[in-house]
Amino acid sequence: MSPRHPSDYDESDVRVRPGRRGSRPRSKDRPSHEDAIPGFVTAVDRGRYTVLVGAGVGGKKLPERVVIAMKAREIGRKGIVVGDQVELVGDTSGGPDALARIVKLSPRKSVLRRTADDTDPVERVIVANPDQLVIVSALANPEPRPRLIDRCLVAAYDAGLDPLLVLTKADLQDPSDFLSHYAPLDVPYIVTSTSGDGFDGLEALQDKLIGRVSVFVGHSGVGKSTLVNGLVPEAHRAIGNVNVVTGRGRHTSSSAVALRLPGDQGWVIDTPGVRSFGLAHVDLHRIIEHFPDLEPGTEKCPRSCSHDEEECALDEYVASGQAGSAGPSRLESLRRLLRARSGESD
Ligand SMILES: Nc1nc2c(ncn2[C@@H]2O[C@H](COP(=O)(O)OP(=O)(O)OP(=O)(O)O)[C@@H](O)[C@H]2O)c(=O)[nH]1
Ligand SMILES: [Zn+2]
Repeated sequence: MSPRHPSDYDESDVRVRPGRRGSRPRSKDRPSHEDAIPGFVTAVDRGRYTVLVGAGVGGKKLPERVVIAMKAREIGRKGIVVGDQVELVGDTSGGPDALARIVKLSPRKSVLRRTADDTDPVERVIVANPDQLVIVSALANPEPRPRLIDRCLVAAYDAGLDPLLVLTKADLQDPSDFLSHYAPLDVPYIVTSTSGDGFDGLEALQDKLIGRVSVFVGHSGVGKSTLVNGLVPEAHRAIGNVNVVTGRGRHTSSSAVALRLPGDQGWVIDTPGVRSFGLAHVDLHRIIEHFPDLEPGTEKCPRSCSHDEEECALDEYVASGQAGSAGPSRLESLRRLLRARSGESD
């Protein structure tokens, strides 16, 4: 796992500022830190955070409700994203016009990041505290994009998340060819298909999500919304704007949203369809570690091999078949990624 960025682990230990002149009584709208209640951020929309408060969140026993909140000044410029555990003060009643304030952001145990492209210095945390990255790809219509999948795998390994491949539309295309490509990687996978009213593979997918926070990523059109609606029927992902699971928080397709699985079995975090998955934040020298099928082949590389040079031992390793039938395309994928990260065009 790559080293964490210090900013992720800043304990935003927000204290109420003492009154400037001695013992000014605390005003009502500035409660002490002890009054803060824990919550889980399920959606973010233009500076308004939808936060689930109550049962099962943070261990305190409170009636469960959805609270809309804004960031308190103390939080500063620190970003708060879906999946964050926070503490709230102010009007946490969850009433129609209630607005609470987030005064504390808890340290994150994991983060999924993405950059706009591979050289972009601005990295974006898309989701906090996920356990699993669910990479959704259609087997056909649209065609699978192995390089995008490889990038998502790198992002998952780099963030310390368990990857899960979900291959949709198996009614259109047999999955065996595609699966042989990923066989040497031992990535767990689920194959799904819809037909009439039926949804094959959905139960197997549900089993993989139990008790976990799973982020779904995929190219537009792969059937991600169809999956999410199958898993969380109240989500109505493709149909309406108002989300009955997260309450009234309006979610647009431009940001992630956390949806609770029926029976409180876990969380699905749906993200907008991606075209690319920028990896500027991944240490260039560690990218090879995220290709576990190829890494053993680097033993014979010259010292400090870039793995994109003539002397690189990977060509021979792959040619000898030791990386399996997908070896050549995986090596191409690795090298394209290395070049893109070095600023050369992909
Ligand atoms: N044949 C077939 N079509 C499917 C399957 N799953 C979804 N589709 C269709 O694929 C199309 C895209 O599905 P969506 O669920 O909207 O895909 P998405 O990934 O959410 O796409 P965006 O909303 O653009 O991000 C729809 O017409 C679905 O009906 C499947 O298993 N088999
Ligand atoms: Zn090499």
